[in-house]
Amino acid sequence: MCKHEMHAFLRALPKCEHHIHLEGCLSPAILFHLAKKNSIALPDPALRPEYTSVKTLEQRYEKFESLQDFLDCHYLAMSVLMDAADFEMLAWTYYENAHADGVHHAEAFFDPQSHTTRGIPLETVVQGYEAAGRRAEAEFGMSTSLILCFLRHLPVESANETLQAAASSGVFSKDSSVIAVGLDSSEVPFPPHLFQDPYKQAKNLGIHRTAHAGEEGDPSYIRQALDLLDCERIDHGLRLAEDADLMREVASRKILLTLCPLSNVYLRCVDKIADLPIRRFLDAGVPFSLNSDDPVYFGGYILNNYCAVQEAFNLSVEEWRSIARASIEGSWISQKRRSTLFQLVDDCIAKHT
Ligand code: HPA
Ligand SMILES: [Zn+2]
Repeated sequence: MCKHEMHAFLRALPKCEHHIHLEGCLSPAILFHLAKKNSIALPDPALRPEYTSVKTLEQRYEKFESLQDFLDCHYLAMSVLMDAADFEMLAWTYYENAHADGVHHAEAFFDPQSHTTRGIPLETVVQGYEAAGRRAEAEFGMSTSLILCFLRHLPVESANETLQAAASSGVFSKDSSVIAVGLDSSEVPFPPHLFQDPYKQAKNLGIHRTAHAGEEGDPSYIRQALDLLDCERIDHGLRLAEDADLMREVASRKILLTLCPLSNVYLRCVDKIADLPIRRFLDAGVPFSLNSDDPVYFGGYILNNYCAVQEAFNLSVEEWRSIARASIEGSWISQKRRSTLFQLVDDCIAKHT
């Protein structure tokens, strides 16, 4: 296939996305719009010229020094989200883009503490995000769910309170979209072992578990997430490649890594996509999915990540089939939905070969 045909194939390939922060879809245009609507004061452009206009803020987002440099922009941006309609509009932006990129199943992260600490009720956040998910299911035939993330730079007591509040307000009930907990924000120096308490409680509630580990943190962060938090997946996990024993274990236990190639370049975890251990993970049988992380900040939605990986690694159609299958296998969905998605992948490949 030529580059153009490969691009069309990658767009058509049915995708599952497991590593997307809904707040990471908050573009400068949405930021200025909601700041005005909700009368939220943005930083004074005289002191922070990047907040002069949509254009200057877009330029600021072109380059980050580190994960923390990005997070500082990210947390400031979220402060404009106030009511359920704001959260719904933000999530709808994600689902529209994801659908256009060939996503059939999405498990999206959200950061409740970034909102509850500003006085926004957890129910408002979940209500808005769930409404957009229901619309994506109805209009696009997507399956969607939500992953409630704890902010690791806040004390574990705050994570415990968030979990309790979610449990007592029915956020984890059978008919809710929230099916899992995750752990995000500044990775070093906040290792997973600090969060054993809420993860134990989540497991007791029958909630799935994942955590960001091995993005900037060394492989011991991945080891802790697996052994101490009982995580079923690892978000990022690219530094797994530094520990051969752990890599063998992850492969044999079929722990899915939710890789975010463009994010790793934007946040300077690697210089370029070709430096990611994708070939090594494929050869070692480490299952992974490819994801967008924070699309507004890291060079676009999921298809850009698929295409960037193809440019760097020139994968075969059979390798793409195995990536698509691994991402279905690692999704938290019913067997029936899994079979449907496997079939869609096979149909797509038959059509394009
Ligand atoms: O890539 C990330 N890492 C940690 N926290 C985050 N919150 C949004 N994106 C990220
Ligand atoms: Zn992330």
